[in-house]
Amino acid sequence: MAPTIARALTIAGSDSGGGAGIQADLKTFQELEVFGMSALTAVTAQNTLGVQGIYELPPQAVAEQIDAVVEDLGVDAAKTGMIANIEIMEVIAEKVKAYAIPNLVVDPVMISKSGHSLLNEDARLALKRYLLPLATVVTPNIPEAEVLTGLQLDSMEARKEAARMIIGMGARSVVIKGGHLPDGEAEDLFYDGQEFSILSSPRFETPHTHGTGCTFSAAIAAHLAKGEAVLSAVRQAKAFITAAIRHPLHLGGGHGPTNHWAHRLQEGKA
Ligand SMILES: Nc1ncnc2c1ncn2[C@@H]1O[C@H](COP(=O)(O)OP(=O)(O)OP(=O)(O)O)[C@@H](O)[C@H]1O
Ligand SMILES: Cc1ncc(CO)c(N)n1
Repeated sequence: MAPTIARALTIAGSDSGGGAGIQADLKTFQELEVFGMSALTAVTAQNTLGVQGIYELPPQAVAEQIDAVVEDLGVDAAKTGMIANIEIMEVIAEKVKAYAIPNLVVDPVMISKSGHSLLNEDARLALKRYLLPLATVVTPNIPEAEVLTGLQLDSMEARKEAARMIIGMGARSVVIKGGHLPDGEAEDLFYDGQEFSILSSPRFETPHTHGTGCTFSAAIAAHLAKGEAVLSAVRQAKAFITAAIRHPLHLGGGHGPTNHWAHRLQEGKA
């Protein structure tokens, strides 16, 4: 009998620089031995220095890509990344519901590391209406969680309140990522409506953090595709992204990409 292989779909934008977006997601799926598929929402001309161009795809093109993969290959888990406008967001929500995609990781991407907006103002608000209620887990960084909740997240108590509010918006669980904290450990806060868990790692002083959020959410999707429980998937994704940041590749003149195969290096010996 043929071996069963877990299948994951990324619905996101292309990063020509290979560090974030669809490219980061597919590299992560491959490293975690999950079969990766993609539905592109936009093409960006981008490198470690910035975003030079954004070309949004027609919503119908996004719909057809999702139809094509779900109807033939099957999807055990999906993740969303850059979704530039409301029309594309509506199509994605419709398809996730119609196909009852079993696990959905929503990475509410808003701004690139280089400071460029990747979705318009209306789409930021629409995330709450269309995608959060469908999310198995939503993974905002601190500025994104501030936009979603309207709170200023300068303390753990405030982050816990934001997590409660995000569960109130319909997501089944949330990770508020700590990459943007001013100092201390890189501390992520997980909440599933019942219990809080803090996932901590050392904070590395490095400019090479382009695509950390994409890689992290793709790793969660990969582990969910394999049938793991949400908190276990998030813990393993945290270990994966920590190794990826710990062993930089030193590519490009700006915020370089993380190292997707770093988990294969022995920690501390590379
Ligand atoms: N300097 C760092 N050292 C260690 N871990 C980090 C560092 N920066 C981010 N992380 C971790 O990486 C993961 C992604 O968090 P981050 O807040 O950077 O996401 P993001 O801002 O959405 O990323 P991006 O927009 O570049 O894709 C989290 O688990 C976070 O704790
Ligand atoms: C295409 C794309 N998606 C997401 C991000 C966020 O890092 C990015 N920089 N580019």
